[in-house]
Amino acid sequence: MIGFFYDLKNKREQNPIVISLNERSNYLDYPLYIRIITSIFIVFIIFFFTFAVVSDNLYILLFDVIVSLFLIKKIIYFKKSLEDFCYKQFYFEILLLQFLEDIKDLELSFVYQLEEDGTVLHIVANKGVTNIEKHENLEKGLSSVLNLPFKKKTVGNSVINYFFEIQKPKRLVVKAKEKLEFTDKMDIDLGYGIVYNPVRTPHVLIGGGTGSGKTIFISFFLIELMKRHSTVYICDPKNSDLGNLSHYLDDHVAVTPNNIARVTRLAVEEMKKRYSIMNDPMNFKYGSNFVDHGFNSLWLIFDEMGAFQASATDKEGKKIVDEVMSNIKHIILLGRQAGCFILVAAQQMSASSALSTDLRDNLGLRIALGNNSPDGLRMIFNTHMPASLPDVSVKGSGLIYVESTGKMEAEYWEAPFVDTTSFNFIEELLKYKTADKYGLE
Ligand SMILES: Nc1ncnc2c1ncn2[C@@H]1O[C@H](COP(=O)(O)OP(=O)(O)OP(=O)(O)O)[C@@H](O)[C@H]1O
Repeated sequence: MIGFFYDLKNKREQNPIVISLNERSNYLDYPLYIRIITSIFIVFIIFFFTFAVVSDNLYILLFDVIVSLFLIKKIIYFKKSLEDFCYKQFYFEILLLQFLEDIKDLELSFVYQLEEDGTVLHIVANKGVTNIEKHENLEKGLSSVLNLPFKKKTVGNSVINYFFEIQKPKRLVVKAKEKLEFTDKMDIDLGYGIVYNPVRTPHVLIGGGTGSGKTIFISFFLIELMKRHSTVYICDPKNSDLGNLSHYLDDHVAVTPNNIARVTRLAVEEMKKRYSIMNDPMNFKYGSNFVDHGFNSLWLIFDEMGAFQASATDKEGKKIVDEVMSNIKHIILLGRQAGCFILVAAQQMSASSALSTDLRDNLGLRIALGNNSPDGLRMIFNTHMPASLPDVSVKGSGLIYVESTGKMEAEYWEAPFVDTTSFNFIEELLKYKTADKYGLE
């Protein structure tokens, strides 16, 4: 029994912890051992008490009662500490073994590894044995037994990796604030532990069907840009929600093909102007970017790019589309250092889109909101497509991938929650626009 507790202590020091059904007793028998230890104590107290009664001496009896009460308190504490040690320290191991025990005909020698880093529990099932299919689709069962949200699964040559979230990341909640929140920081908090910085990973791609939350997210993003004194141009060929911003952002909003061509041209001209200033020998600083030269960021937000491309029916229309797509290509490939960025949103990314896979891969932040077909997701994430797709029934949820963060796959994310009944987007926009115009901070 002592060996059992000693083994457990040693196991705790292992990371990852390796378990198999072969050693089920190492984990699952702890309640039995705790019962045996407490029973020994209780027998001892009874014996002690009986001795006091038989001795017929009031002082011994009194002494006995005091010692017994003290011992009972100690036993309760000892039992609780042991339970905590075994159950709390090995909570996931015990639940996993109990779960595996219920799977019929599982080989006893099949080895599982558990590793946790405070936010993610990583369970590795080692392949290379018979009946491997029994271990391949355990995400739902494990998620319900461990009571942890399933994050992702990867299947390698010899292992199956299951990842569960230990701490559910927090969704950002957007609230109107009394005080303006102008900032010089380029980092934009997107909630769920994701921070986006356009200087590190320029440009944004958002895909998602109707009602998936694109407009709400773009509106949130626009306010974040206003907080950073950005110059924003908006192209909305469908003249929907964003197009209506022309009442507030004047000629920075374009809905007709000619106007869309005009604003993309303005963005490219500004980018070229910045480069000529930055590369002027008088101003040249090696390795510098737009921030070092005192420029703000410039964003071109292009909603429904697919609709715009499809709108070109005649020769003149096609010429305009070609010019716009060429401007966009310029911004994607050259914009970063000059601080000229683009956000492209589309209901569907089609393979025939002028935004080729190569160009799409240059968009550093990629988001797919709501339900998307596997083909649609592949268009957005390409090689970063996750092996299994999470449930995205929460409004404004989907998948996100930020380039250069070391992560291999897109992951589940909930866009900042905007309570449209209390957060007036237009009011916020005007607050920042007016303050920016009059230099109020
Ligand atoms: N981040 C969010 N926070 C709160 N509610 C959201 C969020 N995202 C989506 N919703 C809810 O979903 C509805 C549809 O969102 P939204 O209008 O942004 O979708 P969309 O993708 O722009 O659709 P469409 O292409 O038809 O305009 C919103 O009115 C809102 O009720």
